[in-house]
Amino acid sequence: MHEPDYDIAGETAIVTGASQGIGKSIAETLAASGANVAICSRSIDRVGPVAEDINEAEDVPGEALAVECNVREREQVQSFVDETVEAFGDIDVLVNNAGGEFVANFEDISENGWKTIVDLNLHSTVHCTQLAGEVMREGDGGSIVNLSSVNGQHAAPGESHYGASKAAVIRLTETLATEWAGDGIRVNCIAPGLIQTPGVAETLGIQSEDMPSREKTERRIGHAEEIADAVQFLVSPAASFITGETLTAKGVPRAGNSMSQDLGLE
Ligand SMILES: CCCCCCCCCCC/C=C/C(=O)SCCNC(=O)CCNC(=O)[C@H](O)C(C)(C)COP(=O)(O)OP(=O)(O)OC[C@H]1O[C@@H](n2cnc3c(N)ncnc32)[C@H](O)[C@@H]1OP(=O)(O)O
Ligand SMILES: NC(=O)C1=CN([C@@H]2O[C@H](COP(=O)(O)OP(=O)(O)OC[C@H]3O[C@@H](n4cnc5c(N)ncnc54)[C@H](OP(=O)(O)O)[C@@H]3O)[C@@H](O)[C@H]2O)C=CC1
Repeated sequence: MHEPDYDIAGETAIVTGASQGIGKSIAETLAASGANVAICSRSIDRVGPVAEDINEAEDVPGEALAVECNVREREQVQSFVDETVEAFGDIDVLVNNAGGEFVANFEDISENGWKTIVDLNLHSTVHCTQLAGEVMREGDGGSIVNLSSVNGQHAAPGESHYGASKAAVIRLTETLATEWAGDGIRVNCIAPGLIQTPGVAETLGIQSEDMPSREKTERRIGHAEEIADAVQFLVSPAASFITGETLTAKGVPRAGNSMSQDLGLE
């Protein structure tokens, strides 16, 4: 009888932007599956405790290494990659999670504002993928997962810069899947809908103290763990024939209405 293989024990995974939110949950999930995780954020004071918690948890087999790294800075990404290889010997998985936005109409976005968001979401993914990808290509290959967004798939007001950067991440994913298939590297993407995270609370002002349970599949805000579970699947042997794809994780939309109305945001 065939059983799906979700095992990534002993592999090394880089997760960017893991001091909170979706990235933190991805790091915890992969470590719980036995992967060694190298995690970063712009502040070691913020990402360090996430690694400490993973390393101190008796039921988590994976080890964690925390590194201060601004993924917008290519030299810092190179140091992060080097430290990861030094600590764990190789890189098998890369999750390009760090990202963000502010909501503003196109005419109100300055040149620097536009560049800031494209840098954060697209160019950081390029830096990490080229530099970690070099190690993966010289090694045994591996798996890359990029965090896009439903805003990279569909238009929404106030999201021109963010939507353009996340749409580019999807096309980059598709292209790299074709270029690096021969190196044994799968490249996939996840497009989350609205997920409750500290970043969303800050950016969109949404606080959900009473989060609906995961059993509820009708319209609701998602949990960070639901994105982490999708990442775990995509990087596992169970997804060995899946590359160049974007997995949308947004629950069940209500037809013919805007997402914001569905979510009670307007
Ligand atoms: C129809 C509606 C649909 C709703 C439902 C949608 C469904 C799901 C979609 C969910 C979307 C969520 C996406 C997320 O990614 S949320 C979680 C991510 N976390 C964050 O976004 C963190 C919060 N943001 C920030 O920390 C910062 O804003 C950011 C990192 C993005 C930039 O910080 P940084 O310090 O690097 O930059 P500066 O503050 O120095 O600013 C740089 C330039 O940008 C201009 N700027 C900044 N904010 C604004 C603004 N609100 N409006 C206009 N311009 C802004 C700033 O002025 C600087 O430019 P100038 O130098 O020219 O002044
Ligand atoms: N939450 C949502 O509804 C959705 C999120 N997404 C995407 O998912 C990803 C994670 O989002 P979410 O968890 O909500 O975000 P949060 O804002 O909650 O967390 C962002 C994380 O990224 C880190 N980070 C931000 N900028 C940098 C940087 N330049 N270098 C390194 N680390 C950085 C932050 O750490 P620190 O501040 O310590 O540097 C933090 O750990 C993003 O790419 C986002 O666009 C997509 C669709 C929906």
